[in-house]
Amino acid sequence: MAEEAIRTADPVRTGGLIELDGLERVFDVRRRTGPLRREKTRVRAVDGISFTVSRGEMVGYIGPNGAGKSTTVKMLTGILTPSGGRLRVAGIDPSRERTRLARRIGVVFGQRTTLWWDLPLIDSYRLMHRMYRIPDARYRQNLERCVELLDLGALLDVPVRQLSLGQRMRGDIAAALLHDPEVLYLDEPTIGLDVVSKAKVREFLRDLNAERATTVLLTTHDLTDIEHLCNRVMVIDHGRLVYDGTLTGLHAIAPGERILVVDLEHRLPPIEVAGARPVRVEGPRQWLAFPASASAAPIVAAIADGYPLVDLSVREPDIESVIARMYSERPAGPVRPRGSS
Ligand SMILES: Nc1ncnc2c1ncn2[C@@H]1O[C@H](COP(=O)(O)OP(=O)(O)OP(=O)(O)O)[C@@H](O)[C@H]1O
Repeated sequence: MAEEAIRTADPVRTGGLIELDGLERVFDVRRRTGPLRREKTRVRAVDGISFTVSRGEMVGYIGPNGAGKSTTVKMLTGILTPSGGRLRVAGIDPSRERTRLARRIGVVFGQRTTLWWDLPLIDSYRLMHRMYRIPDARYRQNLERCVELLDLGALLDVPVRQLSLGQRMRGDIAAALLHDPEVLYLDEPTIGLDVVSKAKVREFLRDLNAERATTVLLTTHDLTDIEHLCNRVMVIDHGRLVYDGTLTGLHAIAPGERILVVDLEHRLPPIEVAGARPVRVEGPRQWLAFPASASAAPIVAAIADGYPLVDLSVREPDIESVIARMYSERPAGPVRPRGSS
């Protein structure tokens, strides 16, 4: 579905909307090394990152804790100034023209709100209407659309502090979109949400991208968000880009094991067949792992031949284990870079 959304957006793409070239951010940190001693160390939070995001793309930006994701996003929004490299968002240097850029971008931080805590939701929107000087007609149109698609109607008069996390998140997403930003940065937009709310938020973002070609950079630890929304994923680790490509490509780069889930007529000791190893037994159900690159056919045939088989299915390695493996077997430089886009 993400593919469809991106394809719909294709005609309006006009080239690099977000451009990073050798972007760096170094922090000088003082650490206590003894009762009276402090040592100055340098943390290279972002260590020479280059990529281009085209108009209308939805890109996942992922990596382990401390990889440098937030630091990158802070530079993209102009909150932090880079220590080196070049950065442009919609042709603007974010740290130099932060206010001008603010009219072109929207930001949603899952863990923080941009809404006024004690005011009813609608009052926050009215304040944003003024702050961003959004033309009246456009404000009304965008508000109506967000209220309808994000199901906010019954919440507009409720003070933000009384909203549930999922309701507040939907409120925050609407707030970020009232001024029609071309770029939307989403930091953990589904954190802590229940399954229904997650689905609602994802569906809204897909529609937004398809209809308005809003460019989305999504930072998340929930890889299901990426699977649902992003055709392209960038993996960052220790401040460096270690992968830039499709989700499918990630599987190919870090091949794992596939799992055969076998249902037998009754409980038996672990199945022994060539080419697969038993990993779990639970009553009559057994799990066997085999190399992702190998064919399942001979293993299935051997099991059918020697065991009272009732049912069988093959599970692809899940994206989480693939990425966990990437982090632990980190290559020195970027893997299969996409070149300039
Ligand atoms: N203001 C700061 N001063 C000193 N070091 C910092 C500062 N901000 C970030 N860092 C360091 O930079 C590195 C990257 O941090 P960053 O917050 O960008 O990671 P992240 O990928 O967003 O992590 P997480 O997934 O935990 O949010 C970390 O080592 C962090 O400790």
